[in-house]
Amino acid sequence: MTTSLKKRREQKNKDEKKPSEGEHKSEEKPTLKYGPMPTFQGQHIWARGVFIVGALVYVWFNYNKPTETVMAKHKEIYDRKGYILECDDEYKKDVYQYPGCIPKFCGRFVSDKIVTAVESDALYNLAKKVMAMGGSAGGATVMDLNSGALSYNDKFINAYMSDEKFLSPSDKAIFKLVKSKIQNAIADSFQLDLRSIHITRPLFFSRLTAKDAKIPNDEYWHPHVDKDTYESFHYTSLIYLNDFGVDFNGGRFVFMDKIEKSSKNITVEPRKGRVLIFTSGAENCHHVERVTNGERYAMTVPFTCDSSKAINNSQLLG
Ligand SMILES: O=C(O)CCC(=O)C(=O)O
Ligand SMILES: [Fe+2]
Repeated sequence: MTTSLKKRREQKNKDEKKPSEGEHKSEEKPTLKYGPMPTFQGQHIWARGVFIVGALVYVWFNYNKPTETVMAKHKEIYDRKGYILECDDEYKKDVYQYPGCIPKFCGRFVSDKIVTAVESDALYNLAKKVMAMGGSAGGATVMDLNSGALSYNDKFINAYMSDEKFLSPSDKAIFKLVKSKIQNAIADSFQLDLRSIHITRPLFFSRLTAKDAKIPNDEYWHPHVDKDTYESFHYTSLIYLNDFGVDFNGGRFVFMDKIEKSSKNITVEPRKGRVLIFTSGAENCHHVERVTNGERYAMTVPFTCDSSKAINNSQLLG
């Protein structure tokens, strides 16, 4: 191609790209893809109405939503953190039958300093070994260390009937030590006579998962009061054996407080070795959030004021 021919072509291309004055102006104006938007009479009033209805719907759905406060974060380590509360009347009436076992006040406490890492690991390993002998088809596997009842598909078997002697002398020694430390912490927290509280049943390991429930026992997430669910409980303690946000998600423990008309959730994030202690009356209504993934292991270690409900001679403690 000769140079003059090339130049002429380049000039022609430039001329084609250059818009005329009129064309340039029309390109600056945004053109609507579907033509001009239709308007109608009272459009502004309608828009305002839609906005107000939206705002009302939002307020309606959020009005009764409980506010949330985290009492114990997974990442933090607490020597002892707690709140005192007014005891529920029914609870007070019941506990008044037992001198020495009447709390100075009701309340809830969390501590990461009662159970050591070695002790919580030993209990965690024991829980995993026991659960491997059974397992619910639904989301909650429990093993009652007093009776030996262990979830198995959609029923219970007696784990103590199996050949395996799964409670070693060292497991028993560790549990006795842990139990006595918790008993001291409860007596100290609520200013009780140490000898007036007795370990009671059900004393159990739990493993919670995201599986759907197959039997009512699998529905671990319902709000409840321990004193109503387990008649013998006066003081509840829980030992968490693994970690929220690491071994599982969801599964936080939630106290559900009612203050006049509003609801407040106070949450505890499980942490390996963390102990949660509370009076078992209606002042401590609670639930466990559904686990969304992983397996959550814990141990429920309850105490009663009623010596006839004590289980001091169980397999684990005898
Ligand atoms: O596992 C927990 O954190 C609580 C379980 C519980 O509420 C119960 O056993 O009554
Ligand atoms: Fe409970």
